Amino acid sequence: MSKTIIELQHIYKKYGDFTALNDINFKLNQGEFYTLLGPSGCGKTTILQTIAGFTDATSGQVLFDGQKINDIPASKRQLNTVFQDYALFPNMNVHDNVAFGLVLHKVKKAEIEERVHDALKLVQLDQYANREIAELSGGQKQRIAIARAIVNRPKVLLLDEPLSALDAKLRKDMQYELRSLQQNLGITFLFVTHDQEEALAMSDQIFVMNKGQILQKGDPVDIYDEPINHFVADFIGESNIIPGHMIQDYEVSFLGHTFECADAGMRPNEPVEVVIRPEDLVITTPEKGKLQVKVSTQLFRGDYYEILAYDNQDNEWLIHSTNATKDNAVIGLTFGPNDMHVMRYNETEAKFNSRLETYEE
Ligand SMILES: Nc1ncnc2c1ncn2[C@@H]1O[C@H](COP(=O)(O)OP(=O)(O)OP(=O)(O)O)[C@@H](O)[C@H]1O
Repeated sequence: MSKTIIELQHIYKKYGDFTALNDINFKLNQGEFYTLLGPSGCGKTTILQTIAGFTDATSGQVLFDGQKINDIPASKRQLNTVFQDYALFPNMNVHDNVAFGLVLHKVKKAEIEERVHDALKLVQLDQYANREIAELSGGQKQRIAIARAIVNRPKVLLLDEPLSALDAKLRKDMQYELRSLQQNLGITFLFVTHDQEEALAMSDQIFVMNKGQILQKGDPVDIYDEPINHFVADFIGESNIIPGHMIQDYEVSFLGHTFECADAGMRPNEPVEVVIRPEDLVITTPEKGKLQVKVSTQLFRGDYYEILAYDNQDNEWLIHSTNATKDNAVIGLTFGPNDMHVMRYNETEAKFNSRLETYEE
């Protein structure tokens, strides 16, 4: 098991009556890529700022390498932050921006030159040392901000929506670059985004947040396939979420039919919600379908059609299909036991008990 480098224990942050962070607990291991994912205002930046030392928690402990660091100033913490707006110094060239922290720490000139060169090489901008910041593209500025952070050789890099200012294509390229940079450097990344695709693509572990709490922690496949509640299922990718009830282990009922499923451990008759991802539904004839739905509209998405349909109880169904269908057509849908994920209904509002994190190994 890798070593824990950062640990948050019972972190609360209050602004007057408003609770921005509500009992945050987690551990970050050395060398892994973690993402805080959640909607705007859920507290992601506040967590980064608490770890970085730019804001004080109202209560709770921040540990770095096993030592409490709540009272250690930001500049003395062995971590660096990459901000959304890059925060580069516009009046200094690329070299001086990257060298800034080293000069401040009075590192010897020869070492500064070597480390700046290495950092720029890592972000593939070693030819740009003498460029002015104004002469760089958005993606290049982003890389310089990363070079400036990694030149200090931090054990942990905090990244606050670092790709949000980039266009879609560049953003994708940078996702690959950041991921491989993290793997090459072997340092811990804590990355903030509200973009679920970005989180799924890049992370070893994701913390899904809402309203100042961590609702679920897991690797991207777990989070996608086994969302703990309605919020997570809805937030992570597109899903059909249908109310129903459990008959017994491995048997669930919804829309008046009983289906074999892969879930167990709930009470007979317990109200549940069933999640089926749009790409797991297969269109067939109405007679062969396990369910019948009526097509409302469809959109061509390039490599698939996104079809919107309704069942006879007016539940909305989203279906991804490589074949087009016709508006107003009645179609059949099939799906297997493993294409359904059954969630307890009363967990809809429940949160992942992040307190358990503290004791988890
Ligand atoms: N100085 C402050 N005073 C009062 N409320 C604040 C302050 N800073 C943050 N908040 C509130 O705390 C909550 C969490 O803010 P935070 O910036 O951490 O959210 P976020 O998840 O990073 O959002 P975004 O994705 O929009 O950046 C928000 O509701 C915000 O309005």
